[in-house]
Amino acid sequence: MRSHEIAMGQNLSQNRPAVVIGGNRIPFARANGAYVGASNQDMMTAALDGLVARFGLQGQRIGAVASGAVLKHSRDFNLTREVVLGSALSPQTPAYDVQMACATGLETIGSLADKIKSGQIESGIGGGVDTVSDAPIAVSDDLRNVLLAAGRARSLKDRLAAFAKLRPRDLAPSAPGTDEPRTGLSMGEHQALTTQRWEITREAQDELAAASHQNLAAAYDRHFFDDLITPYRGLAKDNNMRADSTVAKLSKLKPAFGKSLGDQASMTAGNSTPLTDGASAVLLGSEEFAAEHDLPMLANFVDYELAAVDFVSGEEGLLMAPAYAVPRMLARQGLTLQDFDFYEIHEAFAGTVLSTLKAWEDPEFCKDKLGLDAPLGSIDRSKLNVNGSSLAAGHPFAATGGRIVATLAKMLHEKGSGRGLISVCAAGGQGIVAILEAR
Ligand SMILES: CC(=O)SCCNC(=O)CCNC(=O)[C@H](O)C(C)(C)COP(=O)(O)OP(=O)(O)OC[C@H]1O[C@@H](n2cnc3c(N)ncnc32)[C@H](O)[C@@H]1OP(=O)(O)O
Repeated sequence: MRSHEIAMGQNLSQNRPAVVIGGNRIPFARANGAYVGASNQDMMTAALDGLVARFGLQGQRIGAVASGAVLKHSRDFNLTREVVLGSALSPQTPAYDVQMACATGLETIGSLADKIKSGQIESGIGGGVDTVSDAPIAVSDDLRNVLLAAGRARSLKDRLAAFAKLRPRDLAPSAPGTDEPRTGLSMGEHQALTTQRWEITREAQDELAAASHQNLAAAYDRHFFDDLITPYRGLAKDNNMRADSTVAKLSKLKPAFGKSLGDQASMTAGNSTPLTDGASAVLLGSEEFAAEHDLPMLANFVDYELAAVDFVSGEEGLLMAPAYAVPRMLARQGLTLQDFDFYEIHEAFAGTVLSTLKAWEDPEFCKDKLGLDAPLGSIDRSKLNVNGSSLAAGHPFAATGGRIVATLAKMLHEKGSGRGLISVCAAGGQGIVAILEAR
């Protein structure tokens, strides 16, 4: 009998490996394009079912499935459970949502890895989804109060009295944006300040963006994504990708953020992630689960760490939390920043990646902010986002963590040795980082 359940008497405090078996995503699509009409549920189910089909898990009960969406309709109170019920997995598979903005996908995978390491579950699927094209539009507080009062009314007279309180301006809808609620600044505007603080040039940002497109296109050309992506709604590739992207072309774009900085404004539509729709899913398991199901073991999910910064007071940049999380994780693992064969640093904006790298090289920042005797130092840039990242692929907020883990696990498996570092910044001044090791 195949059992995904914990064996009787198994030691729950064990620290066995959590193995990345493989991942699947749908191609990422620029918002308000190819995936208009698809909901979070539709897209996440497509990513999950693609994964289930790839690894022959139809009808199987998985230990837990976790995902989430940053932009979520109120009807999707447990989106992931609805996705599981609509998928080919056994309906006896427990499922839950996580909400940590752009850190969501990696947090689901990290928390499932912990459950596997402790012996609580044998298998787990993590990931995430987002669609800007199907963003929830909320009604105003006043309209909501009227609707709630009308719903409670016991007579037609009371209902009409509730509606009589409505004023035309109450009918204005409220659409979600990328503004931080506590500062009113968009993530792009926040990053523009950080980009200026770290004196990141326009050229350096455009170089990173061009490399992201070229690396992603090269990865498609060598069929790297053939077993990582399931075509969806007529798309076979991320449609934000521009294989012909060059610094010269990018240098012509007008600033999109930091306009108050005048000549200093350097962030454009080309070196910022586009608003994107998409979904991803990653299968994790114990070694026993993988062996029992004859599944590949690509990489161990070694460790992960969270950090948060005080961006509200202006003490730190909104998207700088990974700069703090990485040294804590390195210290725990007895590693240095240079002990990695690959670096997967989420390209929220080119300026985010470059500010983070510069902070790690800066003696003052490393001493004063990170409490280190010496700077973390530089990384070998030829190991950074070698198969493209969010600037080219796009960034459907909660889906990015799954894209990165699946990509890095495959890269490590192809290499056959070594380890990779993941760094993902998130709204709310949070960040999540992780280490994967080849098997
Ligand atoms: C934790 C985190 O991850 S934080 C990040 C969260 N994400 C965000 O905040 C999203 C940020 N991005 C955005 O808000 C939007 O994409 C913006 C504001 C930057 C740009 O929006 P838009 O102006 O609608 O972008 P659009 O796609 O039209 O591009 C503008 C122009 O740049 C051009 N362009 C964009 N990318 C490229 C490129 N790589 N190469 C050449 N040209 C490009 C477009 O073709 C377009 O040109 P056109 O005006 O001649 O048609």
